[in-house]
Amino acid sequence: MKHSPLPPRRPAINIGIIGVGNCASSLVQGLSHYRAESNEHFGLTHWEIGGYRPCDIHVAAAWDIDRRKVGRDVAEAIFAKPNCTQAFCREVDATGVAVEMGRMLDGFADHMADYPDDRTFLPADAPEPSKQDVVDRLRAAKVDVLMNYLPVGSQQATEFYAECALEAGVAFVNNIPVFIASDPVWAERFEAAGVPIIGDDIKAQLGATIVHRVLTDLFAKRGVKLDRTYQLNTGGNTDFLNMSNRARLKSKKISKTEAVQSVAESRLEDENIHIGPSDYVAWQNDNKVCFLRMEGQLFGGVPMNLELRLSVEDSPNSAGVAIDMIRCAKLAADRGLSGPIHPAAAYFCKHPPQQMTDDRAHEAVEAFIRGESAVALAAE
Ligand SMILES: O=P(O)(O)OC[C@H]1O[C@@H](O)[C@H](O)[C@@H](O)[C@@H]1O
Repeated sequence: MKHSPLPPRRPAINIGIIGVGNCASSLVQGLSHYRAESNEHFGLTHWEIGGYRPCDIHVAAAWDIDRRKVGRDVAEAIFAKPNCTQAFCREVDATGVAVEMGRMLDGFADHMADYPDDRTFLPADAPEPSKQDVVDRLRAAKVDVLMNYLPVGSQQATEFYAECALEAGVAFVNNIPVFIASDPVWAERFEAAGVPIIGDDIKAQLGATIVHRVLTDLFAKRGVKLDRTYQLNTGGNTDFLNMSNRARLKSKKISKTEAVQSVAESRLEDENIHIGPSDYVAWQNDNKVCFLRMEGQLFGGVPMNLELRLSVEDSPNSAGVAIDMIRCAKLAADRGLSGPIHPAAAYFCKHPPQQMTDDRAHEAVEAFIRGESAVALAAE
């Protein structure tokens, strides 16, 4: 990756983390990995965004509900069970920030109690914070960007922390498929409060969704009629264990399915598109395997089909995008922008308020970074 001369250095970005699970672990490891200037910079889409480098991002506050994490420095908590993602950077310096007890609400699934301790969460025996406690902490720690990493299906818990971000005036990045940025009422509340939000549901760096979308777009561009498709995903992390409770999956399925439908030449009937987290396979740990099939018709209506298997470590794949979302959220706050940051949401998320093709979203987010967001959106 080539480096262009840096604009003048900017102050640090303080982040707050809700949920010190695998995705947070990869992000925090990545901050250490890329802090060393001598390290190779591959694995990043941007070394610098608006003057912010990865080394400008600092963890200033964190919440979790597991007794193996609460009270420990974030640098240690990220390696505690049930986290199981690859440790690609073991040497993480102490952050000086202890994980605090968070609010439980619906932030965990009951069925997880049936699994062995190293697979599931163990609730900490500590008082849960009030909204005012979290707001005070966000202010005292001077948090700029709050990262939501709660488990899929945490509707009430996400709303609780979104309220805290609004009240404290802290930019919110919603990595999970609970609809906040893409909900017009919430979007309007962020707009009115002068607070930026990027969401919903992070689209991994080279994950199932981006691959499925790009191929769907390719079918359309090459005049191939897409008749049927599925995307099956298996994994063995707590995300997959949590999602084996199908009741928690409603918005996840909508988010992943809409991400593909929105780039199809014509919408597929529900019965012809099946996308979802499919199974929990314990020994896979944080390895996520996606099986993709697309059936279509070529010239003359002659049938074709494509099958693809994608294998990734899920959490670094998420962190490679999160590290840009944080910097775009801070850039938006620096520029006094509020409400959903559309180019960033469309590029980085599966369920943004405004869908764009990934090519278009890429142009729009680069324009946003250069400070041309109004132009980019006007061109839509
Ligand atoms: O691979 P996809 O479809 O982009 O989805 C990736 C992300 O989806 C999120 O919903 C998961 O919580 C993340 O762990 C994951 O990285």
